[in-house]
Amino acid sequence: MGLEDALVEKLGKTKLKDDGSKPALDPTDPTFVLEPELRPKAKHNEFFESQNEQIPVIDLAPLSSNDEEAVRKVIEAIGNAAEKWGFFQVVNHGVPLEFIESLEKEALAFFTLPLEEKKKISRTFDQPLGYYNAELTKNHRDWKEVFDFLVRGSVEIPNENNTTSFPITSQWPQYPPGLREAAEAYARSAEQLAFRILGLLSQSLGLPAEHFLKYFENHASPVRLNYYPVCPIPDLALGVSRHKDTSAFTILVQDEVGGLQVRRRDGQWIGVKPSREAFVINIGTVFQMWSNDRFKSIEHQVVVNENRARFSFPMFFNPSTSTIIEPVKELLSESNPSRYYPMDYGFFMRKRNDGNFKQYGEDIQVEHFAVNRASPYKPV
Ligand SMILES: O=C(O)CCC(=O)C(=O)O
Ligand SMILES: [Fe+2]
Repeated sequence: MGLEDALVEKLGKTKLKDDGSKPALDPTDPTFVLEPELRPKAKHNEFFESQNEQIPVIDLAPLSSNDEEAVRKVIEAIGNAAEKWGFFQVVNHGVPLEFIESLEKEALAFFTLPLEEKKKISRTFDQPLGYYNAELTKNHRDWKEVFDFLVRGSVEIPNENNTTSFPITSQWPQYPPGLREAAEAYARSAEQLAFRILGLLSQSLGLPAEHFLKYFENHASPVRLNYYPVCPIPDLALGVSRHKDTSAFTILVQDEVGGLQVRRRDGQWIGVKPSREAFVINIGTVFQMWSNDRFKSIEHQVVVNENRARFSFPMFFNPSTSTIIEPVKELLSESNPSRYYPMDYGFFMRKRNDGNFKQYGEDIQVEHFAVNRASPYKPV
């Protein structure tokens, strides 16, 4: 059965909105329909019950104590989770629940505006911040709407050919008027958590907590408001297709609906149980390279459903765009030689972002910088 036939069979005579307004996501658009091997295998609310089939939950409370042994254990648990899973959850993280709830309220008011209103702050090829409803993850269209803004308001990014750079800045909607304040309060608090996690990840590699700080003085981190509306074809489409994040690491809060799934080493997709108390942390491309593959950036995807819309708010904690990423010298040895060519982070980010707009074929990946690749991407 072809992709379009699958869609017709599933939707049957489902009536689309008949009030004349255009939906932000149209379920009859065949670009949402994934090839059978890429479709979700488990529903958004299916989880494994046993503890060792869940990504680890790590309590950060001991970090506020003077108990050195307890702090050492937290660092060790984070290192083990980053190595084994590339994903973990943290509780007692210090980001107030009121900030998250207030942002959810404002985000709902924004995403339920008419499409024409949201499109007033559409992102473009050269200004990649703002509203978007047609993202391609690895060339597949996602069943989601997003609003992106920068934690630090503005950053420099290279032009398409990497010959010069220019600033990109956040764009804020006129409605709802409270979105900006709620979003900035959330971002400031989540940024503090991100800096704590950065120190802990460094320490778990045996480096000083401050080792990576210099790369984050002008960090290029966006917060993304992901809105996944109810979807009439949840077994044919995904909210986000399988991908790895290009950040150093990502910190994310989700509501109680569920849908994030992580691909375990044996290939099994594991649902991340939503928790109001937890942030999900996952390793991105940058820490995979810095750690010379000790930490792994793991594939994940988002499953949508027919009954409830879902929110998630990731902060992609990105180093500054002027950073050259390569394995940390102190971690290398004769038996652990560098596995990567240096990578110009600003250019890498730019290329990945461009891939959301144009079908370039294969997206640029960390593997393109691997030393042992048959035909490596041209190193910087
Ligand atoms: O919605 C989620 O839980 C994950 C979203 C995600 O992976 C992303 O935006 O990169
Ligand atoms: Fe992601």
